[in-house]
Amino acid sequence: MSESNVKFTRDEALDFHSRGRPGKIEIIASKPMATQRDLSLAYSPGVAVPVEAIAEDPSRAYELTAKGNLVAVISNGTAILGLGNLGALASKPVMEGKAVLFKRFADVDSIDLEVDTTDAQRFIDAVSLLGPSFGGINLEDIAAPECFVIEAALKEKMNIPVFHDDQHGTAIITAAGLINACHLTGRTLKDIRVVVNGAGAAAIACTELIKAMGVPHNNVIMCDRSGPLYPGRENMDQFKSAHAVPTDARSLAEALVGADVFLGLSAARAVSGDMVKAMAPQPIIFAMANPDPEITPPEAKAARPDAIVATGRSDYPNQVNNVLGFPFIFRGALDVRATGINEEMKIAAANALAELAREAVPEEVAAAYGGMTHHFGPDYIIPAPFDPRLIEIVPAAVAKAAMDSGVAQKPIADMAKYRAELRARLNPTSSVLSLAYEAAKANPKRVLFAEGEEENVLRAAIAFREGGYGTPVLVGREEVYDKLSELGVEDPQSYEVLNSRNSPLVGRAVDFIYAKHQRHGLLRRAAERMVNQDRNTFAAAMLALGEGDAMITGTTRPFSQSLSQVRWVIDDENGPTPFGIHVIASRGQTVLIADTAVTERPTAEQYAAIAIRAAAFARRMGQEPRVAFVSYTTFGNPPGRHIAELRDAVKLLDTLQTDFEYEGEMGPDVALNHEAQEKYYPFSRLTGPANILVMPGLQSANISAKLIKALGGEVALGPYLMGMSLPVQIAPMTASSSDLVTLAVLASGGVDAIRRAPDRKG
Ligand SMILES: NC(=O)C1=CN([C@@H]2O[C@H](COP(=O)(O)OP(=O)(O)OC[C@H]3O[C@@H](n4cnc5c(N)ncnc54)[C@H](OP(=O)(O)O)[C@@H]3O)[C@@H](O)[C@H]2O)C=CC1
Ligand SMILES: CC(=O)C(=O)O
Ligand SMILES: [Mg+2]
Repeated sequence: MSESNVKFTRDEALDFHSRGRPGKIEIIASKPMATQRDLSLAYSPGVAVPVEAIAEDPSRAYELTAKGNLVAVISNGTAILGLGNLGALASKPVMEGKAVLFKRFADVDSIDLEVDTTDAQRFIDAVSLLGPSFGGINLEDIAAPECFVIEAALKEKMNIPVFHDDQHGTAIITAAGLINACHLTGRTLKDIRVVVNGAGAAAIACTELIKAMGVPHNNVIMCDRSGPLYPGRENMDQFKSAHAVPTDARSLAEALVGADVFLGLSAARAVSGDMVKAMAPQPIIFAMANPDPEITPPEAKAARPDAIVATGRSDYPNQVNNVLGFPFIFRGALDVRATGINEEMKIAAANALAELAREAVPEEVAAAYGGMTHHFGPDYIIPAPFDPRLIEIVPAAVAKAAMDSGVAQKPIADMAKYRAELRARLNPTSSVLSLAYEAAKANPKRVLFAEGEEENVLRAAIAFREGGYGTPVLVGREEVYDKLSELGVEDPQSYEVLNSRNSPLVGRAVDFIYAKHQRHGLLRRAAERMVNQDRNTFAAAMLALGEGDAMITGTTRPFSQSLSQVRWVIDDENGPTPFGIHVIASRGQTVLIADTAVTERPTAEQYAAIAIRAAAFARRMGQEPRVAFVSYTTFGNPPGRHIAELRDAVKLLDTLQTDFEYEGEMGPDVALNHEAQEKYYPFSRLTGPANILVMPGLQSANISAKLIKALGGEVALGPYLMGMSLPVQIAPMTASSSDLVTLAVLASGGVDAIRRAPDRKG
């Protein structure tokens, strides 16, 4: 197990919070506030109209205000992490943090509210009046036993979900981790002996949930600061007494002798190495106190190398932290307008998380955690919060459970559509691409991964196969199998691997290349060498010979080099020169940019051909194409060089039978702004903002795409290569495994697109 691998000083933590705008949160208007008209709509007098509409029908607040996507994170600061009662104001950094995590992980808008009282009734009175403002209430870091009374009263009084996350969020994640730790160590919940340290909000809720899931009451010893809870002990309130069990143990150390599981929800350093030494073989140790666990993983592992260890922190393996739950649980609850978050929804979330951890892991997750290898095992029993699949899987499970248990006021009619919307929520490109993904699933193809020895290529191949998008064929040597097992694949031999040194197909590949180039000076021996030694040549020959339907390469050499190797084997399509498209997605808008990959200065014919093909590509992704030929000039003003080809391309398209809108030349400010088009250039034929920008040359296209990605942090996928006679995609060397999966999906969709490609028109 690795040491904690995120290190920072106290100064760095203070600097992080104080730098620039103090704190971690700001509010951004979701409507334009630019003009007098905007203001009169947003505020008086326009705002009176929604006011009256809501007064007449309160449910309209969900469509006319932010309520339905807004959650308050509310605390009085009586149990801030494991730091104790430090007051409402001091809890604000945690509550701000939680609010931004809601946004980051599940696109739930959230605001922190710190309520300055330790009196439960005053707290209840303050919060219970806030119902109109929010779609849900997340109570946080409120100490037991007041938290139980507060939550029960607010649930009773309010008709929106009220959820004390330290109780139920923690319980859900703990249950998910425990299910998997038991799975790995061959235990069942009904047989395990558990010691819980802490008898507060988190500890009691975790214990109740695992008991509801099958752990027998008498198998759980709960301890507080005074040690184990047993019938007749002093200093127990009703919430603690409910978990008192007969036991001779009078200390945590005694309770731990022979125990299978330790759940720590207490305070830093409450457990020693000697204590865990006495636990059963392969002990399960969840030391979840924050910010410092009851025992650190290195200490626990030193005492018990056979242990499965989890903490609440992101810098050790196995982060059992409620951040894995609350964003996604509220997402699901808000989306069905649930009246509450009930046991069924909690158990659905726990099972969804547990199941997800057992599936193969995408590369973003490894990247977000410093390249640590993740696959189901003792160091990976729970998904990591950066796992991009969480946003789809957990809310959908919660929403379904809400519907099945009758608390959904707005049930979801089409679950598949909802899941696609969830996927798109954090990544607008994925909504555009979801059609391509669905199409690939419906018609899976064999995709040759030319660089089958590369780790991120293998991750992509695994995800491609497990996603049901098709069959990966890996070009590489025998060691590919070992690498697959290192990545957690249980049956590596089930993957198809083509070795360019000893595959029975090598002879056919050599024949093919030799036949193609013998009259251009190529000797047979040279063809053999190329096939044996160059994976792109071999893979491209395999594609040409029908051994795969599509091919993907690019991560080990510059784009232009891969492209020329591939074009040496595979012909250009009988049409335009190949070209590249970047897909840029930003705040709900998706724009294609071309040619970002091949021709430095296209001719008018090439520009027109690029427009035609790019429009077809946009259609395939469900977009109605609107092409703008862009420049620094707009309709001849100012006059400039190098715009004649763009203007000629427009004229050329005018002479052809096209089925899409195009216009130009124009600046990108006009191209992307329909109001400006109407106002200043009423003759423009575009009926909306352009969604395809054909750029004046490779320089501007390529630079724009890369600049947008680098500066804006927008999603920029590409280049997607068009114009080859067979579906080949060349990824940029910087591609992540998710980018590769998307390109593979697009490439396999390209199989059919190429078969029915439009005739050359430009
Ligand atoms: N990983 C995660 O996601 C989460 C972790 N937590 C962590 O759980 C801990 C408790 O939080 P919460 O339940 O909200 O707080 P509470 O104040 O409600 O409960 C704290 C409990 O811990 C007990 N306790 C404190 N110190 C010790 C000790 N040295 N030995 C035994 N018991 C001790 C207290 O005992 P007594 O009753 O005798 O005072 C009390 O029962 C915190 O460290 C928090 O960070 C909480 C939520 C989520
Ligand atoms: C994670 C969390 O909520 C806590 O430690 O209190
Ligand atoms: Mg908390």
